[in-house]
Amino acid sequence: ALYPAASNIIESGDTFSYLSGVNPYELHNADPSSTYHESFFAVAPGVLPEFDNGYDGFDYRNEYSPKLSTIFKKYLKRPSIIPHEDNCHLHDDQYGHYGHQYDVDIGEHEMSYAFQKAGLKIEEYERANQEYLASDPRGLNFSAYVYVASLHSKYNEFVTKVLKNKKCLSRKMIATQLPKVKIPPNPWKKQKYCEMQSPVSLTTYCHPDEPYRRIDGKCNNLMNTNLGSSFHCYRRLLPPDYADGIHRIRLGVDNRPLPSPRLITQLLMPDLDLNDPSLSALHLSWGQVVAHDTYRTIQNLGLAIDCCRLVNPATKAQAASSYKPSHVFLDPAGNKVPIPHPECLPITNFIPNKATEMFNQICLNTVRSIACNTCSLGPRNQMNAATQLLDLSHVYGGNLINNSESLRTYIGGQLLTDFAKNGEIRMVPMSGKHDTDTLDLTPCNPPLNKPNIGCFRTGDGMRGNQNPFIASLQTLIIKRHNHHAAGLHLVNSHWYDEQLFQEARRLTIAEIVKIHFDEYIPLVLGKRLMKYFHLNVRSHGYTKYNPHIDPSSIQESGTSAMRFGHSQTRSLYKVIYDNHVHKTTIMLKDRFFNMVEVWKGQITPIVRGLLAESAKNIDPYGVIDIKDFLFFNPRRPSIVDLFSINVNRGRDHGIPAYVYLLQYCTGYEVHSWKDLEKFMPAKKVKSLRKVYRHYRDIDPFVGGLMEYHLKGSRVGPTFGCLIGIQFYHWKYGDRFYFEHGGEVGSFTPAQLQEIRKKATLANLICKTTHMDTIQVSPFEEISTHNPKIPCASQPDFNYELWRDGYLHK
Ligand code: HEM
Repeated sequence: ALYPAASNIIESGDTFSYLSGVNPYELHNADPSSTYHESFFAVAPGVLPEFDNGYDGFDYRNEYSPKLSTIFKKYLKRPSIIPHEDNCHLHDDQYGHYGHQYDVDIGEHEMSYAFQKAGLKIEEYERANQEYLASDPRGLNFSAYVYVASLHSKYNEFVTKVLKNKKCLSRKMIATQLPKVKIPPNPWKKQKYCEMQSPVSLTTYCHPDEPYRRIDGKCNNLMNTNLGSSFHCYRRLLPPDYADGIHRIRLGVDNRPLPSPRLITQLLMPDLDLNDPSLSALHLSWGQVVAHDTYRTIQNLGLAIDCCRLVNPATKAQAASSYKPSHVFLDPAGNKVPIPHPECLPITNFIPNKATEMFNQICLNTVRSIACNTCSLGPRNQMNAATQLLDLSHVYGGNLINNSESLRTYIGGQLLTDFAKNGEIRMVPMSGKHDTDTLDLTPCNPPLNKPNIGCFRTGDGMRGNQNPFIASLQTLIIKRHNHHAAGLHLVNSHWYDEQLFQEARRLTIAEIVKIHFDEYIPLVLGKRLMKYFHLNVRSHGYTKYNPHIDPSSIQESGTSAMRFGHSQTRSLYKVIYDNHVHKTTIMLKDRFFNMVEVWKGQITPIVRGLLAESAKNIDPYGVIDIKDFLFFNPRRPSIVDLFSINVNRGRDHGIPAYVYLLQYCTGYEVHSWKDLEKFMPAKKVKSLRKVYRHYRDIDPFVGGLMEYHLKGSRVGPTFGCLIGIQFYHWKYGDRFYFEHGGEVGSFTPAQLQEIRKKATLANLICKTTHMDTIQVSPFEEISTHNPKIPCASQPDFNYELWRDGYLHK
């Protein structure tokens, strides 16, 4: 085949197909010592696979390229067999009694019948919500806006279900055809909520000359003004795999429930703390800066549902006396487990260990994510509360409704800060209604003996307090914003607060995004994938924005590949005080929503500790702090397991099994367990076989972490591809990405060169902490190639380049 030379398209953000040009047999002779000799992307040196439109800009709800359909036909053609709910079980490529292969034909009466029936169902569903709230009022503080939106989407799910039964629609029909069916006006079709699905904003006018990003991410793409904005649906690469084609979690190939997520992680992903000595722990914590900026999935009633209270011995007697709901969950062994809310997805059927025995738990709580209202029929999608762009929305407030104002001083463009007792700058403690995070009702977790040490007001609500490391990094970013605002004010004394705020925000976002692309992600993907996806920061010149690229966060990446950081997470962290001699060690499990060090202003000691220690390997292992003690709160002790939640979340969001993502990424179709040995060690395949009944059942988070790493990379082909695609879209689909030229918000050539030269992690840390020295590449271990340098040598930004007259060319 003739491939276009890389130089023709480099940095232009053109669309390309991800499916072609792969020779999987190159992998067969790979070095089995965990790294491939030959990257599967090695089509030919310096060239890229053929272009086509099979992948980019494609909307999974409306359009399927023939290439993609070869992947999903395997899972979508399976009949849905939900006992007592389906009137008809279609097989293979049947398309239903009435429907035409390409079109579903629904009469007016049938449609109005479906809406009427769904109306009754939604009343029942809403009653279930209210009953739950009456028995456990914690969820009453949940965001009314998101709650109502989720009811709207539930209504459309009910309509879909009625039509499915009435017309015997196959899963493929539901996924590919039903979303295109025009639905009549109905009480649930409110414009306000239809906005979530619509690519074009129905309410916001976008001014093309506005040089700054909006806080909510709207107006980034001037043709499709909602692309990338917060409180919108995620984007999918492949249609979802739900058991009923609508929202129920997928079943195994044999139509039986999949193995318990915790059994999988217990047997296949043991608690091994193997370090990657070449990476610092700062690299792992920085992963949360990326993740929290771009994904924020909300769970029903803000997680304030205890799905296990009718099952776990400790809560059972108490809960059962006050509340007897009729919902059940079919656990992996086929037992009916009583659940208190229809959106529960508890984890049961695992091997008891010390931790679960200690708290007498046979069930672990997991609540399903909020559905995104789609104002159309078809399968469920989920909502992203964060702006989907790399724009520091978790710092500036785009992840919460109307939160950003409460984070600013409105003087000199500054963000609000506070002082700790030791005089250090910290974030502002939470207080009052502005600080209430109505999307995540997880409580703050002060030390038992110091109940006054609270949590902080952040652009990400409670999540900014999830652990002291992410809270510290957010603090550094806030401090940096304030430096920039002050520096800009010096050269532009006539600028008012708003201009100073927006210019400082623009510069801070550019600086952090430069660090993401130049320092953080290359250490995950490696040189070849960085080049393949055109992710390298250029040494000079501009890159080009492509309005045909959708910058949205991608389901398949957010639920599996981008969670690689969970395997990097350590158990023990050092806090190293200013004399470098005095150190303490803290356990992650004791610091969830516990801000004691941050409260005391010990941000420099925390960062110093992150720099001095290594991250854990990216591998299929995890530490008990997140596998047994996630969000451990001594006031309400219970076991939460992040690895099994990751598995469950993939199923909750309808993510197809691992082999389909592998096929999407490499073009390689797995036909047997043996085939998997091309991508992962035979020992791993053997262990997978012990837990999964079929290779087409393997969950993406599990399969992806088991893959051999690609040469020069810290991830395998599937995660490498999903991460690469995601960053590619965040870069070329973002009109305000800092290197893009010719846009109203572009930096001048001189400003851009200044950012390229001075926006480094070392500089950021030196300017925002009290460190004396730092290694040149702070994400990597100290070595002769990565020596320590004095912070005093780090240059300041030359704000003169921002003096009025230089602005926006
Ligand atoms: C202290 C370390 C960390 C903890 C305690 C933690 C905890 C969590 C939790 C509780 C969730 C929500 C899980 C769910 O309900 O589905 C989550 C989601 C996620 N995490 Fe982590 N995480 C950590 C580090 C990281 C790192 C380093 C990365 C990336 C490199 C990462 C990437 C993600 C992503 C992409 C999501 C999905 C977010 C969403 O959909 O809202 N995490 N994490």
